[in-house]
Amino acid sequence: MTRRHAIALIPGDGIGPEVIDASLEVLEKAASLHGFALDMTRFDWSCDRHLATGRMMPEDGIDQLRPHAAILLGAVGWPARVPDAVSLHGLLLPIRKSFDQFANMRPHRLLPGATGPLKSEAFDILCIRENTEGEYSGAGGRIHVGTPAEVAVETSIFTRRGVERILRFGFEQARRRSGRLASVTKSNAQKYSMVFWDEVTEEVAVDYPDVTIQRYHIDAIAARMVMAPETLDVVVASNLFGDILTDLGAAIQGGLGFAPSANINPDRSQPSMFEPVHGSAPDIAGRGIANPVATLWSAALMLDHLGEEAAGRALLAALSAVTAEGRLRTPDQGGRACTTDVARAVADRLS
Ligand SMILES: NC(=O)c1ccc[n+]([C@@H]2O[C@H](COP(=O)([O-])OP(=O)(O)OC[C@H]3O[C@@H](n4cnc5c(N)ncnc54)[C@H](O)[C@@H]3O)[C@@H](O)[C@H]2O)c1
Ligand SMILES: O=C(O)[C@H](O)[C@@H](O)C(=O)O
Ligand SMILES: [K+]
Ligand SMILES: [Mn+2]
Repeated sequence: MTRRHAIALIPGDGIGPEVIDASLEVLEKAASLHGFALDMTRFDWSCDRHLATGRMMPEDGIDQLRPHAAILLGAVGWPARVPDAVSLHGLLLPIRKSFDQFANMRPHRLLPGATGPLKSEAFDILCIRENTEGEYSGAGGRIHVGTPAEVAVETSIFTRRGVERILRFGFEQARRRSGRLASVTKSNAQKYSMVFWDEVTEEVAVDYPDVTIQRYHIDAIAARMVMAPETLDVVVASNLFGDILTDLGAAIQGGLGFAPSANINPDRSQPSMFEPVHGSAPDIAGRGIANPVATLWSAALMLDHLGEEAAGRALLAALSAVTAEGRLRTPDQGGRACTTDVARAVADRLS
């Protein structure tokens, strides 16, 4: 009997559908070569849908996604038509939170042939971003709106459960890699939440005597990622700090068109979600020139998560072969190839 995996596709907005569509051919080929089937269900949840129905996704959207083994998402947001705060809180963030995808894993390394702005090629960092609380909790409010007395409050929420589990996840990853874990805070200025984060780090560290903890403030580690990236390996950060650091990591690995991500529900009780780090890129959308590498790499992470590691490895190898060859580059890489050219070349390389 063929192994089958149910995949929910959420192409989303802007270049989201372009990079997702380009990836499908590659995924289908990987599946057929490796003896499994992907049952894809496409959901048109997006800003267009919001304009038509008043919602980014239906009221029972989360329930519709739940039966799937994984979600593959493009990008969400079209700020000219729907405010970003509405699109993000109406689709992406509810998925991450409802499915308790608390570990957002964002590997940053230079694929063969890819060049970033740094002189050194030694760049291999795994950023683990807390994905369900912190600065993204959505707790706050505004009063006296539009008057001189207006007040806006937005509270970051850090729970012991939330902080402890992301740190444990970080320690586990560090154990599998170099044995070094960098914890990102701002505990000089944020004297409640980040001091708490540091204390929980101390507590959890007791269970990982084999892992060396490095502590950095967010500003200092941002500079370090550029100046001395080889001193970093696994990096664990809060939701917002991780968001910012991973666009920096993406830039160093060659640009946003290269950076993949996996929103993981570690106990596997609910679906995990795979998506490029980048957004909908309104400035280049509609022209078929988005770099599909980040999405293809995210798809490879999805195959690994589904237990199809051989296919995941083959996809990453095919992707690396295409970037190494360097013949097909999208305009963000100084080339003239289109999204589908690159994806087709990756599919051709699969074996
Ligand atoms: N996870 C997500 O879905 C996600 C992530 C980031 C931003 N967004 C949303 O996307 C919209 C645009 O946000 P933004 O402009 O701040 O960030 P963005 O990541 O969409 O774009 C930033 C820059 O990177 C370029 N870029 C991004 N991906 C690329 C690719 N694959 N190939 C070539 N170039 C690429 C864009 O052209 C742009 O110049 C907003 O609505 C935002 O809220 C969504
Ligand atoms: O999480 C966010 O802030 C946005 O969706 C996006 O910037 C991301 O990194 O996924
Ligand atoms: K995305
Ligand atoms: Mn981001």
